[in-house]
Amino acid sequence: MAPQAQPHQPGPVLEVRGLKTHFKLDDGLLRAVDGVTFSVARGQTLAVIGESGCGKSVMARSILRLVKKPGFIAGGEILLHLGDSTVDVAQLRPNSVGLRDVRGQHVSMVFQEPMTSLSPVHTVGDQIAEVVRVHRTRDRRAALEVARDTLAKVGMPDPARALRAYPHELSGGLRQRAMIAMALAARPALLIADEPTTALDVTVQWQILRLLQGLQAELGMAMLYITHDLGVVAQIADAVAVMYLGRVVEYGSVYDVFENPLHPYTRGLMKSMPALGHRGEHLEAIRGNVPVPINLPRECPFRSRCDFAFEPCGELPALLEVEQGHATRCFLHHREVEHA
Ligand SMILES: Nc1ncnc2c1ncn2[C@@H]1O[C@H](COP(=O)(O)OP(=O)(O)OP(=O)(O)O)[C@@H](O)[C@H]1O
Repeated sequence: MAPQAQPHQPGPVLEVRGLKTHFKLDDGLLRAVDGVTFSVARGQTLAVIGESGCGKSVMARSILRLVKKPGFIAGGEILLHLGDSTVDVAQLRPNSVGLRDVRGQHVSMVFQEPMTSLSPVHTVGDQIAEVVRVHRTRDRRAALEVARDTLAKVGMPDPARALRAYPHELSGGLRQRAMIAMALAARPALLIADEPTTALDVTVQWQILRLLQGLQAELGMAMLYITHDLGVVAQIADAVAVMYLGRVVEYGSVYDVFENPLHPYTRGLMKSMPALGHRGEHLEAIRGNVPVPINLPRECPFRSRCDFAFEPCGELPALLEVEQGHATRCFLHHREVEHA
């Protein structure tokens, strides 16, 4: 696919700085996201990878302020750069017009389970048209037309029929397309995708990925794409953030992270995660489990599972750039930086 021409404003559409999202539980404070920093460039795709329980979903939901109590944003900034203005989503009030504008108009989200965002009691057409009416045109007929065009864009075989269908009348793959159509109807600057293809069979997964790439190029939209699948990362991402226990432990271009993974956790993930189309191959699990992030000692969080742990790992490493654009939170590489 031809690369997307860079839109007029260069630079990031989203900058997350030191984001912390915690849950107040009876057992203590659960630090699901604990100081995450990354950015997503305009029109580009950042893939977020990491084992189950590392905080990917909570981080993604925090960007749209969808985390419910006992969860709360404990600190940090979620800077959305929109044309000439910048909004810190972390500072918006829960029911404010500003937050409503961010959701749907500027940032949309698609999930693994389409019924998370589709209502079972309204037709697909009415649901997409409602998004269009809130954000683009008040006219009902015009909104339905935009809805039909959007359904055609996402590859719905019979868009006119899909407009009148209720979500349960569609197959899993078509429901996924309907959810994507709803997410795209407002033409967001950023689409957050939380494993949207995991439940689908491989052929449909590829179709949806191609579709997202095509739409991204056409609309100049950026994507934050959460996945467990390295084949998907290789296919769609420009940059990769590896998350472990609520923090980014490695960040870089997809080429750098795949060719030269720096953090022992990233290397372990590469050996343990399936690549698309290679489901049968032998995979090595990383030893141990992701701990629950309550009352963890202040040391490298991967220390207990790491084959390379040494004395400095009793401290918490910072996320440092060790090559241009390639950062890691690991003392193995920080020593190289210090001695360079
Ligand atoms: N509503 C909640 N209440 C309490 N703890 C929660 C809640 N949601 C998530 N957590 C905890 O926050 C941590 C991060 O969870 P999260 O769902 O973000 O992980 P993930 O990396 O997205 O995993 P997966 O790949 O399975 O979706 C986990 O320890 C999880 O148990």
